[in-house]
Amino acid sequence: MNILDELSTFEASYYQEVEDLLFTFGILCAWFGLYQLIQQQITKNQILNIAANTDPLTGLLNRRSFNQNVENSTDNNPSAYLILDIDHFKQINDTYGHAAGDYVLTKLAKHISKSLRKQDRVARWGGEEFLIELKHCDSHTAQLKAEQLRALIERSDFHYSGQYLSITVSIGIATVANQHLNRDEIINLADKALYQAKNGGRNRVVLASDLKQNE
Ligand SMILES: Nc1nc2c(ncn2[C@@H]2O[C@H](COP(=O)(O)OP(=O)(O)OP(=O)(O)O)[C@@H](O)[C@H]2O)c(=O)[nH]1
Repeated sequence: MNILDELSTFEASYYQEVEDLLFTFGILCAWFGLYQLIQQQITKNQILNIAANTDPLTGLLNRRSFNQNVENSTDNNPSAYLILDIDHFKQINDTYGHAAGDYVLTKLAKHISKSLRKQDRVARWGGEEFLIELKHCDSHTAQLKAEQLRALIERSDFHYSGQYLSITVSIGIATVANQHLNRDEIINLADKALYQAKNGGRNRVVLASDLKQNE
């Protein structure tokens, strides 16, 4: 074999190696692209899932996801349910504007979340209403916790655009223990207790077992 033949053999094997390398590189790029696409899809699904389950203003669970969470729960230990409602919230909106009302809702949500244990849950139940589930909690402890939360909110600073906003809440409580009722009926009882807290002058806690007859 002369030098020219040797060169041409070397060139051919060189090009073959380059071609093989490019082919392998192409396959790697394709796999990486596919991986990226799957990751993006997973992230997109996660974002959609969070958006569907979360109240956009406060970041708390929304009513639908709270119900799902409870329905999925296999825990049969007694829980206490608290419905917390801001007093005269319409006045806050009317006096300081809707953005001030939104600020109060957001700050209140943070106060509630911070005061709960890891196993407890809170959801934005309605406009200015929050539902709290205290796990493994008897009525006496639930009453103490609700009273602490009420007092904390009463003494908290709510400042908006240089204005001091006086915020209080009313809380109705019902507990699962000793009640042969389903969860919706328990929450309904908590709602009745809240109604009485409002009627009793607001800024107070009422336990469902303390409800007056026929109320
Ligand atoms: N800023 C703001 N206001 C809201 C939101 N959702 C509901 N609201 C307002 O909450 C107010 C609720 O008013 P009411 O049901 O009359 O209750 P309240 O004024 O708090 O009176 P009591 O509950 O009886 O003490 C209404 O003015 C609603 O417009 C929200 O996301 N942001």
